Amino acid sequence: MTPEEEERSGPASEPPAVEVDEVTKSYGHFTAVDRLSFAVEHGSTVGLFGPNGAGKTTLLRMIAGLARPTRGTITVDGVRLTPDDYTAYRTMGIVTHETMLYDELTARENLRFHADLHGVDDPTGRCASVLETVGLSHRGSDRPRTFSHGLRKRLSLARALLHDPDVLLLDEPYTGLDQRSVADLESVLDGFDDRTVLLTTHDLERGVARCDRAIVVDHGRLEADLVLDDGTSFAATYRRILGVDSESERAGERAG
Ligand SMILES: Nc1ncnc2c1ncn2[C@@H]1O[C@H](COP(=O)(O)OP(=O)(O)OP(=O)(O)O)[C@@H](O)[C@H]1O
Repeated sequence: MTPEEEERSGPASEPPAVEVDEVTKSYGHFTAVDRLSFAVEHGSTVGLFGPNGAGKTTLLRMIAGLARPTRGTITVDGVRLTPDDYTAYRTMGIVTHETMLYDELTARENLRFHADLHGVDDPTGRCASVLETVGLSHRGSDRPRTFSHGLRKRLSLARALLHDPDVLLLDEPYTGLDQRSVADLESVLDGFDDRTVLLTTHDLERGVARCDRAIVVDHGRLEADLVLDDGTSFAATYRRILGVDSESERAGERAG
């Protein structure tokens, strides 16, 4: 664009926090994610909803750089993800089924390892701070193999928060958490309200309460992209889109 054209078009608009453009992921002949496109604005909380096997985890893993799209592009704050350029990955944190924890290191050592990997300032102080955030200060010297599923998840969240990411990717954040852990997670997310959150969940009620927007995926394809302002209507819409005729969507299963 020439300077004159730039002047006419006004100030450049801010790129979305995350932009997924025609992204496909194939495993052999099977297509797990099929030409998905959407953009996530900065500061929004977007829920990815869909039945088991819809492609939600695959999509989050691609956004986090843990898997590569077969086709299409993913851009984070205007920076295209490529395997050789890690700039964009530094601005993201992910909590997924794989906790990315080393069982032979203590909780604190795990965090320290990741802090060093990310070049976090004041790593000792930052590790203590995120342990406190997730309520694990008293378990810092224990090894994660001695932790319950929920405690491992808390530590995984601490790891994801270490480098103060702009974008938090959460795969089934509520699964396996007791009520207190859910409340703690909610308060961490409440404190995160100027950041961007992209989460998957089968818990429609919690998802709707937390998210501004719902992206519904089935068979790897985008089925709906909805603003969430009324939980009841979303549940009904979700059932209609997926042809689910019972409460089974709470378990994320297709009826029949
Ligand atoms: N490494 C892989 N090799 C082959 N197929 C895979 C692989 N990873 C995922 N898939 C398939 O891709 C599809 C999408 O899986 P994915 O885990 O993304 O679904 P999901 O929407 O997260 O499901 P859930 O709600 O059960 O977590 C599934 O059919 C799954 O079996």
